[in-house]
Amino acid sequence: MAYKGSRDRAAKASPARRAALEVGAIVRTRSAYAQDVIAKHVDGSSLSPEDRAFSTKLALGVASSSGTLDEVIDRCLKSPSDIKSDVRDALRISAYEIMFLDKSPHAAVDQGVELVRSVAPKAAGLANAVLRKIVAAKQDFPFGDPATDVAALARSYAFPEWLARRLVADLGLESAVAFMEASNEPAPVFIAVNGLKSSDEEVLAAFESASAPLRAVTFGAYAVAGCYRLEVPRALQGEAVKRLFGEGKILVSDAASQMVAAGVLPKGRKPSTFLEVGAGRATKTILLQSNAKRLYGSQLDLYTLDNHEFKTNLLVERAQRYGAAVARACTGDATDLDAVFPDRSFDEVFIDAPCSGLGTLRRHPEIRWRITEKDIDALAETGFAMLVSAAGHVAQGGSLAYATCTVLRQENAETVKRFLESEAGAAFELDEICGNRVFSTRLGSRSSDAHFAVRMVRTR
Ligand SMILES: C[S@@+](CC[C@H](N)C(=O)[O-])C[C@H]1O[C@@H](n2cnc3c(N)ncnc32)[C@H](O)[C@@H]1O
Repeated sequence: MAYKGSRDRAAKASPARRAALEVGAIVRTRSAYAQDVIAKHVDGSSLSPEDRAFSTKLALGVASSSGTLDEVIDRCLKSPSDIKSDVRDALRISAYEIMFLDKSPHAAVDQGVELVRSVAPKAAGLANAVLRKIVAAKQDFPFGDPATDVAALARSYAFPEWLARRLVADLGLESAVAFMEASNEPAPVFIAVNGLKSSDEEVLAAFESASAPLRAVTFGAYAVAGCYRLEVPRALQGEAVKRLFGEGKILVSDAASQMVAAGVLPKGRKPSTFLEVGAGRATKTILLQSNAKRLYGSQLDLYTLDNHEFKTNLLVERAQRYGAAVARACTGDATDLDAVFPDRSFDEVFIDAPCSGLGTLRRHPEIRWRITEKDIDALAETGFAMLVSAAGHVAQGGSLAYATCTVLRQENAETVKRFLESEAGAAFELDEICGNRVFSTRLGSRSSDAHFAVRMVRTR
């Protein structure tokens, strides 16, 4: 038989696959991000560098394609609902290898059988039969013509059909395909030099000495101050580079995030007070202050707000470590700013809005299978409510900035348009950001993530 999956052929599943199985199970049971679980369970493991790389590839691949893999697996099962979750986790790994990696199907089937055996010994026979059917089904994948059938197009890039339809409607077919393709590529690593604690010269020299030169990042004519692409990601493990992290001199942050943090700062005038809404764990807080120091020579009088207390606590700790001053770190609901800051306005309010995060799929591949159309409606509604609530807290002549890391129109341009057409938004006009009326980046090979941002000035 072609794919025996017997104990004599493969005594045990390989360490890389077992690690990927563990990651998949944790991601599923705890609704965790695969990247975070990999950082904890794979990066710090005793696996060889090759096994770590393969395990990471499998774990991220399965996270990004789980829905499509389940559809394929279910097509090959008599009663899909009878399959236990841990058996499905193991089948997904082999199905991913068979459907999306150019690997030998023999090895994938044998290893898949052993993986299933490791969690449910009695299911090994079933695994063998299912995986062999999957090898046969690959011939017909994506079960339709992607040129004429959106469901097949979605399957071929491992996207949910509703999302592929939405992307095609919002971006146009060509850009939607480019977006889906780029979303399945590895994410580049970008470094931000913390201008509060270091200089570009010091950081460049440290990476140079680690034989990992940094490349300055530009968006069109715009150079992003202190933003560099790391061409050799393993340099992050070097001692000199670890020291820079330990001393708060650099942080990892996507280039578009860095561009937004620079772009929301008004040129030529330092805001007297600045409120950052949706401040999370302080990444933009640090970038904002680092950019303020570069641009104005001193930090902002910065207030932050998030609705999660644990994030506010982390923000305070992290901002301190990176030397970023925070006048007051608040926890509260940004859709009701009157309750958090009664009778108080700011020279600038920046909303880093909660969004679907679809522009970051290379880093958080599982998002596409977790997010629903209802979530998109709710997120757009929250973004709009935050804008309306913030409008009353922007001083005359001050500005209101709004940013997301998604590409969907409903969360981006439509929310901003709805705000500008509302009673609260009538006092605002779009102003320039990063040389344009709207800042938006698209995914491409080695590009930044896809972000969106606008800045509006209060004219009356
Ligand atoms: C895009 S994330 C922020 C990322 C963060 N600025 C950073 O740079 O790491 C959006 C943040 O908005 C917060 N958030 C969501 N709903 C909120 C609300 N109603 N009021 C205040 N913050 C909210 C979330 O907790 C989340 O931290």
